[in-house]
Amino acid sequence: MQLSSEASQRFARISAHLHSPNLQKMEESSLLRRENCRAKGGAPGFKVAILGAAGGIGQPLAMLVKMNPLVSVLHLYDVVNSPGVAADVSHMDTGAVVRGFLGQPQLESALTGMDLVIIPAGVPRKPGMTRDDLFKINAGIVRTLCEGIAKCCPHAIVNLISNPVNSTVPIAAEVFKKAGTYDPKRLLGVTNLDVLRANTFVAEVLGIDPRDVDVPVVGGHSGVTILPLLSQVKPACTFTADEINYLTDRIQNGGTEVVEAKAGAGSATLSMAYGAAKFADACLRGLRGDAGIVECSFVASQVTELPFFASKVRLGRGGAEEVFPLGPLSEYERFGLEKAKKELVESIHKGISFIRK
Ligand SMILES: NC(=O)C1=CN([C@@H]2O[C@H](COP(=O)(O)OP(=O)(O)OC[C@H]3O[C@@H](n4cnc5c(N)ncnc54)[C@H](O)[C@@H]3O)[C@@H](O)[C@H]2O)C=CC1
Ligand SMILES: O=C([O-])CC(=O)C(=O)O
Repeated sequence: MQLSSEASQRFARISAHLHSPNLQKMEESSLLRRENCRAKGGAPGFKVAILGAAGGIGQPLAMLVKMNPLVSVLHLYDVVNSPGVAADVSHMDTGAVVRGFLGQPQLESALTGMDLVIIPAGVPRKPGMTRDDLFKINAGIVRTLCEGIAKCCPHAIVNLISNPVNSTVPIAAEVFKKAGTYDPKRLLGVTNLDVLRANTFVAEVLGIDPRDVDVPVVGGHSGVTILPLLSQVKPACTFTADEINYLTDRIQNGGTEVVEAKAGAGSATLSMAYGAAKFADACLRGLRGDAGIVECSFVASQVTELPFFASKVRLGRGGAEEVFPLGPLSEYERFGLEKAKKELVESIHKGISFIRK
């Protein structure tokens, strides 16, 4: 092949550069390290931490949050295996910069500067257990993690997944009150898996696409405290008494259905990761200032006489900026509400006194 004289001069210059002793030395010693790369993770976006990131929920949730274009930094914290999960997720070619943090000594670094903290840390149920049976272990885990949040990112929005949610949210609130950082709007119990299940099961009964269905689910996140409002389903529809009994029972026991099917290998992880990722995205869009974002969540509430209750909330820059009332209930739902409140009051009290005692 013939080169023009200009091209051959350029080729000679490049060739000389490539064979220069300096470049050869650099190649041999591989001086460039990741920490010296030019990327500093300073892209616009939100900083999100997942605590319990190596678990059954934490891992798929880490993957889904890494795919969210609103996220610029993703911190993955756990007491085991988080460096591996972080290395794995960090190779996805999406915008968020991923860092792993392992064990209590790294909790503060994991939390500092975060806008949103998602907590799926703690033990899951096995067949025969109630969510309340998890209280003994998970209450202490949630307390420690929330103490870290109060210290390192007191203004972060907190999405609390760890069970029993009906008690862990009151625990978190008490920890934040003690630290003087409590903002009720910023503490949200994640109950939207109940909504996803309700949408799915109702769609199955009606023979329509679940994406077209919206079922408000209020109360709490355990057994009879999970109260689907089938009289308020969108699109507007009616159910037979049989269908109402079937749907209410299936939605209230959706978690147990998964626990039994997994036969000792844990509880819902993939559907929960999907739900938590959707909920986190809604919180981030709220933080960004998007209008009209409404989700069900277990929050500080004046909708009933109880201090915490799950209902529809409007998400905004401050978190749950508006808590919506329940709206008109059927007689069946009014009866269900009384049952839900009876159990909820005990669970809330248990959480509060765990910190106050
Ligand atoms: N709110 C909801 O709708 C749902 C809640 N859950 C709850 O989520 C929790 C987690 O479930 P899975 O991920 O399936 O459990 P898992 O056992 O697979 O994972 C939990 C992770 O938490 C970590 N962990 C334990 N102590 C920790 C600490 N002090 N700090 C940080 N991480 C810690 C563990 O090392 C583990 O990686 C359970 O309590 C479960 O009941 C599960 C499904 C739905
Ligand atoms: O049932 C469980 O233990 C986990 C959970 O909260 C759910 O799947 O709704």
